[in-house]
Amino acid sequence: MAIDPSREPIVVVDDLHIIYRVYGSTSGGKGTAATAMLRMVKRESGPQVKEIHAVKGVSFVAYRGDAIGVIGTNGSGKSTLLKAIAGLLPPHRGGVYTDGQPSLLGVNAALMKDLSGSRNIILGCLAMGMTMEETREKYDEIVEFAGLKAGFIDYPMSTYSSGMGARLRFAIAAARTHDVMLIDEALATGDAKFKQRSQAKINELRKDAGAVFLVAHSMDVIEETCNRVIWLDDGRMRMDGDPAEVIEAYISATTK
Ligand SMILES: Nc1ncnc2c1ncn2[C@@H]1O[C@H](COP(=O)(O)OP(=O)(O)OP(=O)(O)O)[C@@H](O)[C@H]1O
Repeated sequence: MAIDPSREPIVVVDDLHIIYRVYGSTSGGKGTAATAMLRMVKRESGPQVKEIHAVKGVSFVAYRGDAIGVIGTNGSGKSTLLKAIAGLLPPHRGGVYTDGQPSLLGVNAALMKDLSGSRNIILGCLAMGMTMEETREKYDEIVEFAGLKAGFIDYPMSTYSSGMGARLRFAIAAARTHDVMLIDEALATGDAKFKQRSQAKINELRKDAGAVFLVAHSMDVIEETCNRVIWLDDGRMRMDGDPAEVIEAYISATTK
């Protein structure tokens, strides 16, 4: 794989294969004692292992300052690719090399739904490696950016709508710069005003972050936020390049 010597590589994905193993039985049903019994009666062997090859030999290099949109139809492997870059899924073959710590928005923030929003801000910031002092300094900014309705910051997160939860998670994740920032559909749940603010925030973070990856189904969001787009098709890289070009090719291929 060629690496541009004039730019600083942040993420190198080299012939990456990710395979999920799903345990099931030929008789169907969940893996309960009853299905195990049924299997014995039918003299079937152990549960069948089904393999789902979600990412099939993807290779690319992300450079410092890149904001890469990842597009593709449902089930094409976008979320899987992001999880693999975050180090949450082991490669079956190939590898992912990152310069710095990747943060998958929402997962790394390790929020707990029984705790209030304000407690989760503290928890999330500490989980991202910030000190208590840095957390205190950023607290008001996070609350303001999340822009929840009055009082909600003291309520348990279980009382939040999915959009409110996403706003708070985004606000927490955006409180510090990340070496590699991975955002999965975070902008899909916010309202128009929040989308605008979060796009501006991503652009701001992009200046300091190593690289930003964004999975979204809205092509407008991708086109406005990213300088490069990767199109995944059934786990394979179909195109990697200029947003306008890749999006046009993707739309014409999927609307045929
Ligand atoms: N935890 C899992 N266990 C087994 N198979 C999985 C798991 N997660 C995803 N898959 C499978 O891997 C493939 C890729 O899924 P993935 O979620 O990465 O796609 P996606 O492009 O993000 O889809 P979407 O646009 O619907 O979010 C699909 O065939 C899916 O069924």
